[in-house]
Amino acid sequence: MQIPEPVHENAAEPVVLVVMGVSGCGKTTVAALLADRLGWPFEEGDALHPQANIDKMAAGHPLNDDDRWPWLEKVAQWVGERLDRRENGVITCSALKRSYREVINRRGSGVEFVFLAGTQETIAARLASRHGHFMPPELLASQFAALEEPGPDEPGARFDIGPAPADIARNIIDTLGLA
Ligand SMILES: Nc1ncnc2c1ncn2[C@@H]1O[C@H](COP(=O)(O)OP(=O)(O)O)[C@@H](O)[C@H]1O
Ligand SMILES: O=C(O)[C@H](O)[C@@H](O)[C@H](O)[C@H](O)COP(=O)(O)O
Repeated sequence: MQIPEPVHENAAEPVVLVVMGVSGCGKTTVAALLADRLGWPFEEGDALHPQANIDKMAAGHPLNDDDRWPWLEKVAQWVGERLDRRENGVITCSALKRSYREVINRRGSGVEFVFLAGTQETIAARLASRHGHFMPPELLASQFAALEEPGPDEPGARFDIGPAPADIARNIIDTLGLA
């Protein structure tokens, strides 16, 4: 991915971080820390799903593109509203495919994708001990099948999910020049 120049330090231009990756990679955990540290508004992308999507995933069925488009539009709308108001923000969204990220970053500036990368084995182990979430761990393989890792031409950077969440958040802030 294209690591941005440290334009965000004292920058006048707002930025919205889209914390992305497969189910269980740590989006909610890391994004909440980022929002807290930066003092930026936070949105949980899962909360923007139509109920039918939640019900489908909870029943053990992966979403298809048609299920995802209305949800991605809502994510894009949240991002667009922040940028229109010249506010920063942090939102979680799996954003698994390039075409989905193109919808979210429709205007072509102001968005940085924070890709949380880990192996299926590591994430499966974390999901096995996560409780009270609608997403069944059995859907993880379908998430990896759908995942198109961000390319070098896409804005943002990739972060390994091995370290503790606080260390990942600090690394993101340092790498993207958000301090
Ligand atoms: N860096 C990390 N190290 C260890 N466990 C983590 C880390 N990040 C998240 N977790 C744990 O992994 C599980 C999945 O994290 P979560 O934030 O819910 O992922 P996502 O929002 O991507 O589905 C949770 O139980 C969370 O506490
Ligand atoms: O596009 C999808 O298939 C889903 O949106 C999925 O990628 C998303 O991750 C779920 O909302 C599960 O929620 P967690 O990512 O929080 O497990």
